[in-house]
Amino acid sequence: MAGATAERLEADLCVVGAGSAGLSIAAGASQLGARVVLIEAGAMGGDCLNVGCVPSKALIAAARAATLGERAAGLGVAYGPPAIDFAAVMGHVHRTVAAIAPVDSEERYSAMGVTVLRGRACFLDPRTVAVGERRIAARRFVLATGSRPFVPPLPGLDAVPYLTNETVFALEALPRHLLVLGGGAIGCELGQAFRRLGAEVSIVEQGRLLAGEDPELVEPLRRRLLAEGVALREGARAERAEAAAGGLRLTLATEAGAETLEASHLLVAAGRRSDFAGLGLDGAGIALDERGRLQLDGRLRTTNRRVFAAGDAAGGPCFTHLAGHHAGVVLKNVLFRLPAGPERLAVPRVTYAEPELAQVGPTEAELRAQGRRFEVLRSAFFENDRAQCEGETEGLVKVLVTPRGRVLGAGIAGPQAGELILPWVLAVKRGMKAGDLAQAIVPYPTRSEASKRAAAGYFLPRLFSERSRRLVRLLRRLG
Ligand SMILES: Cc1cc2nc3c(=O)[nH]c(=O)nc-3n(C[C@H](O)[C@H](O)[C@H](O)COP(=O)(O)OP(=O)(O)OC[C@H]3O[C@@H](n4cnc5c(N)ncnc54)[C@H](O)[C@@H]3O)c2cc1C
Ligand SMILES: NC(=O)c1ccc[n+]([C@@H]2O[C@H](COP(=O)([O-])OP(=O)(O)OC[C@H]3O[C@@H](n4cnc5c(N)ncnc54)[C@H](O)[C@@H]3O)[C@@H](O)[C@H]2O)c1
Repeated sequence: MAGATAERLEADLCVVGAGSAGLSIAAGASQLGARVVLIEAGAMGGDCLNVGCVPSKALIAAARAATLGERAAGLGVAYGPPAIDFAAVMGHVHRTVAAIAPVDSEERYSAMGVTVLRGRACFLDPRTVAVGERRIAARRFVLATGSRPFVPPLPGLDAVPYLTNETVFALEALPRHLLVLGGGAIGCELGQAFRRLGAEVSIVEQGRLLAGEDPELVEPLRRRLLAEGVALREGARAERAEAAAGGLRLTLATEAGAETLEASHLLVAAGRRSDFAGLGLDGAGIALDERGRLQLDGRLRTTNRRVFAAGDAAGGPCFTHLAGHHAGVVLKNVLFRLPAGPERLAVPRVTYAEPELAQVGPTEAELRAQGRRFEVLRSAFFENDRAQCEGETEGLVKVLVTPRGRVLGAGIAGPQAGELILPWVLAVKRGMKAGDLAQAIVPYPTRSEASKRAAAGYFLPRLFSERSRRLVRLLRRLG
């Protein structure tokens, strides 16, 4: 209940969380003339800017620079072994975050006309949120509260020091041996980066590396990680942690029995969870499902129809570009009263390890599980002239089409995969056919030719069929 001294604010829209989702919604709504209150308990910019995409990609860029000498050697240009100054690397990481931070800052949003409140928000009733002594009554609310690292309940884990994405970018010295718990996107990206910067790295994964991705596309990355000296322990489930001389020890359950692994540092990258405790959701009529996720309808509305969810808090895949897309959906619903729902088919994802991995639409295994009929088209970078010129020929473009040639999904493994996925995003979204891509004139020599070649693969068996040969024979007879 509002106290007697409470300051009361009225708004059209109250956004809780100033991460990728909340910031985009607040900016869009205020530019459309809405009165917006934006509440942030931590750092403006949320995970992506402070402890996610930005610092990880800055670290990956530094780690890649450490491999340039080796690449150049294959092209006949010799450098000495890299001299890595870890403090300077982290300096680059922090400068990158600082360079982007003004875009997400309180000052910028205040200048836009958004009322930015710093503090932890909590619903008092279905139409009021409290932040300290302030009470915000708004016509609509958005929960853009993001996600946190999931720390598995391993016996002993609370007694050993461990890193997560929230602390790893504050390291001041390179770990001697980094044990990464989890072979998902974070485990692969950061595991490879720390290895390249000189740490010994072990990745422990209970299933297989990047389990949701097509194994054929993951294989080039697995080979590269092994070649770079990352110790991969797939099919190994961490079950217990304890302190050991110089660090910690994990006990792993594997098919062959229990094993132990010691390291100086542990990075927990075992998935993400949204935590809605302390938000007063009960009193606001906002229900969670049995797994603790928000119950949402097809328009991102919670069970309180005035409250929407966006970004990681919506419980789907955790991507900044999806948070940005959610922002558009929420703005359409809230400001234009359009019954918009989020895109389900054409949400791309990229793992920024090397070789990079990009996917849009369902994978081959997902289509099989759905019982769909489809054809697989492939084009290996080994057959691509640009890849040959650059001496980086690993990976492929793999496309899944209906028997009539409509593009269902596409995956790419190889350099620049994330940059190459866009035409396939459009193809999946617009229901385009392989022929639409095969007919495009693509500059030579580019890696994009591999996409065109994969698309053209749909026509090859048809073009060189007995039927076509018969037609050519017939036309020849006609003179
Ligand atoms: C290491 C790492 C690398 C990543 N790399 C990529 C990448 O390359 N590409 C990509 O697309 N995605 C990447 N992601 C995922 C991406 O960071 C998230 O999907 C994105 O940040 C989600 O944005 P959000 O706005 O939903 O949540 P967040 O960015 O988590 O923002 C939520 C905000 O809400 C605030 N908050 C929570 N509760 C309250 C409350 N009660 N009151 C007030 N404020 C509150 C939090 O303090 C936080 O600032 C990465 C994630 C990690 C961890
Ligand atoms: N490039 C990107 O877009 C990018 C980069 C990083 C993170 N992200 C987002 O953040 C999410 C979280 O990343 P993540 O890598 O932490 O999670 P994840 O869910 O992708 O992978 C976690 C892995 O940890 C394993 N695991 C869990 N408990 C274990 C145990 N006890 N023993 C062994 N293995 C165990 C799981 O099997 C799983 O494969 C990603 O899925 C993605 O949505 C995106």
